[in-house]
Amino acid sequence: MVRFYMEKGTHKGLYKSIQKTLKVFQTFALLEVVHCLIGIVPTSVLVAGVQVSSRIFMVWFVTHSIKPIQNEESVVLFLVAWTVTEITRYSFYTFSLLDHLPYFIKWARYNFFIILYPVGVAGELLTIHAALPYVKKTGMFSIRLPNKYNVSFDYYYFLLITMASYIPLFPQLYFHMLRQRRKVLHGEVIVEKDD
Ligand SMILES: CCCCCCCCCCCCC[C@@H](O)CC(=O)SCCNC(=O)CCNC(=O)[C@H](O)C(C)(C)COP(=O)(O)OP(=O)(O)OC[C@H]1O[C@@H](n2cnc3c(N)ncnc32)[C@H](O)[C@@H]1OP(=O)(O)O
Repeated sequence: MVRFYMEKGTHKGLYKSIQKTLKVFQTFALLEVVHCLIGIVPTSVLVAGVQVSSRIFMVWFVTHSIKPIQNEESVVLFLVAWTVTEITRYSFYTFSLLDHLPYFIKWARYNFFIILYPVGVAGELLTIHAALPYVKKTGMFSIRLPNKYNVSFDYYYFLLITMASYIPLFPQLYFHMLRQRRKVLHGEVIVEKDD
């Protein structure tokens, strides 16, 4: 992403140049939920599930499907937040497994999110918001009555509900990470309700 920006001097076209890598790695992140379900990592299934499903939704059902929004600045916002987070997170896992965890990586893993989570969420919400007029105009992914199954679905309202669902769900993730931070960096003993 940095190389793209240095070479082109604009964010326009960035999404197109990184989309394959983004789709592959974010889709594989579903394995994180599987790992929790089968118990090979001790992470809460609920926390991992919300985290991964919101990213999958953004990648496939918003950014991939709605081409006119791919050059929005808000897309860069969440791409940067996700990328910095995952570089730090997977470095943390790798060094932990090697039993040689540099303090800076541990510190970064449990501090960067304080800024990156709100930045990522802002990017995601602004991107969905930018998609709304297009979705309303085209009626994409919507099912109108009458039809032989007698069901209707409006993707425009679904997106509005998804945006609203960030209000109860995002604080759950953010406070979970704040608790993890207190546990890992300050050694506090925390009892998780959903474990
Ligand atoms: C259908 C439409 C759905 C729409 C839903 C809409 C609602 C969405 C609201 C939520 C919005 C989220 C938006 C989000 O996408 C925005 C961003 O991400 S912005 C960028 C900032 N983000 C972050 O900082 C993310 C932070 N999140 C995480 O770190 C994790 O994802 C989390 C699931 C929260 C888990 O963290 P936690 O610290 O609880 O557990 P870990 O899994 O990291 O660690 C537990 C122990 O397991 C070891 N572990 C885990 N995985 C591995 C691995 N792959 N390899 C090796 N070891 C692993 C880890 O080391 C820990 O071990 P130990 O306890 O011994 O230290």
